[in-house]
Amino acid sequence: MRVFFIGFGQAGGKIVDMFIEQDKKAPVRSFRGIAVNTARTDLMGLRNIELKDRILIGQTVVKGHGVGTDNVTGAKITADEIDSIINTIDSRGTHDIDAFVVIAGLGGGTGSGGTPVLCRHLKRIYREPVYAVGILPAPEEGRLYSYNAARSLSTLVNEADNTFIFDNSAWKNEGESVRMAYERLNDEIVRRFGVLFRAGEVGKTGVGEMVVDSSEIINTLRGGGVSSIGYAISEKVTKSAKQKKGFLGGFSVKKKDNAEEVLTGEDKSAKIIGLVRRAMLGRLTLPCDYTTAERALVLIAGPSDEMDRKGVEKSKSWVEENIAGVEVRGGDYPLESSKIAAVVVLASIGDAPRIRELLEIAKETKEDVIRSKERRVTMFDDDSVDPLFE
Ligand SMILES: Nc1nc2c(ncn2[C@@H]2O[C@H](COP(=O)(O)OP(=O)(O)OP(=O)(O)O)[C@@H](O)[C@H]2O)c(=O)[nH]1
Repeated sequence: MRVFFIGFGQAGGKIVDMFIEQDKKAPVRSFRGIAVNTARTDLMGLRNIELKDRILIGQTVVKGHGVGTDNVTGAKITADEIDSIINTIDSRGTHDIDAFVVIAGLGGGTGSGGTPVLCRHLKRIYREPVYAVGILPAPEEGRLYSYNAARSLSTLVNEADNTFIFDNSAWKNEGESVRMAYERLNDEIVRRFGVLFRAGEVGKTGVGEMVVDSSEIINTLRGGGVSSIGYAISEKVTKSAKQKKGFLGGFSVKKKDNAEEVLTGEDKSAKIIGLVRRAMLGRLTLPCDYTTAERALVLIAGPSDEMDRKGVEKSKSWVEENIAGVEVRGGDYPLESSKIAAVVVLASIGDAPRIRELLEIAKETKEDVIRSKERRVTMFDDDSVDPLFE
């Protein structure tokens, strides 16, 4: 799938920068990416997105210093400067892309406010689907972040064709601050979505046993709403690709042994089914009740001689038995790697506790703000002293 990424705000920009870095190492280039921000220093810190693809907005309002967690201002600046953002996107070329993906932290100001606005305009202008990847704040970041995220997400689900969620709080370790975990979390995001968004692109390793093309991804996501992704990776399965770092390389699975595991027939299928189960039952990008998913997509990527049609078919049936809907698509694609990766997209989820919690916090926050405004008394309420002028 050829993707045009837009990183909105600090988190979005950093993550798109990593996608571009990953793409530079891939056998075929599938990604294009730009970053949009109200903070100059955030844009300057990027390493892989070209300078001309970093757009600073809101200069006259916030002078390059960011919107300070005010997502209403983030939305307003984006709406006011939408033409210059769209012009930049246009000038980078959109004729050969399959989808837009806008990425942002939903708890802040710029990305949280700007993403729903940008998605609305992209959908209005282009025929390609527009997806969002929204990062949820951890509770420890405070009520303002939760409030922002709930408002942004409630708007975003109506503007994007589908919204993938990554929940920071589900991924940071006990005792670790969210800030300390960013690098690791971003790595997790880029690895999962990299396997998904690269599906259907043919590299020199050839085509898979059961090819998944971008239309299958698009059809899986057609229902809208929010989606979550599961992922699992095998131990090393081949010697041949072992020396090369490869696309899935660098992943810190336990080193087992150096012996080549030659899998045949049932073994190959069993390995794939096992991986898919681990992907779906393990930690999802958004922890949720997977039985409420309307659609799913099962993707297997790895060395071509490990791809197995029967394994994919059986995995799809297993996923279908476990989700609410009946539409389960899937396939595989070969990668120059010594490991097999499985990605399960659980699309249009009906229930996720963390989102319910965020919506509840937002409701309470709104009520508290109204109450505190009503109760507010100041030392200067007394009008017995005349002001200098009215
Ligand atoms: N996973 C992840 N989350 C991040 C990262 N940076 C920030 N966040 C989260 O994103 C939210 C804040 O969004 P930012 O992207 O920093 O904010 P912004 O869009 O630049 O908006 P302002 O700074 O308010 O102008 C918070 O919930 C952070 O925890 C990152 O590198 N990775």
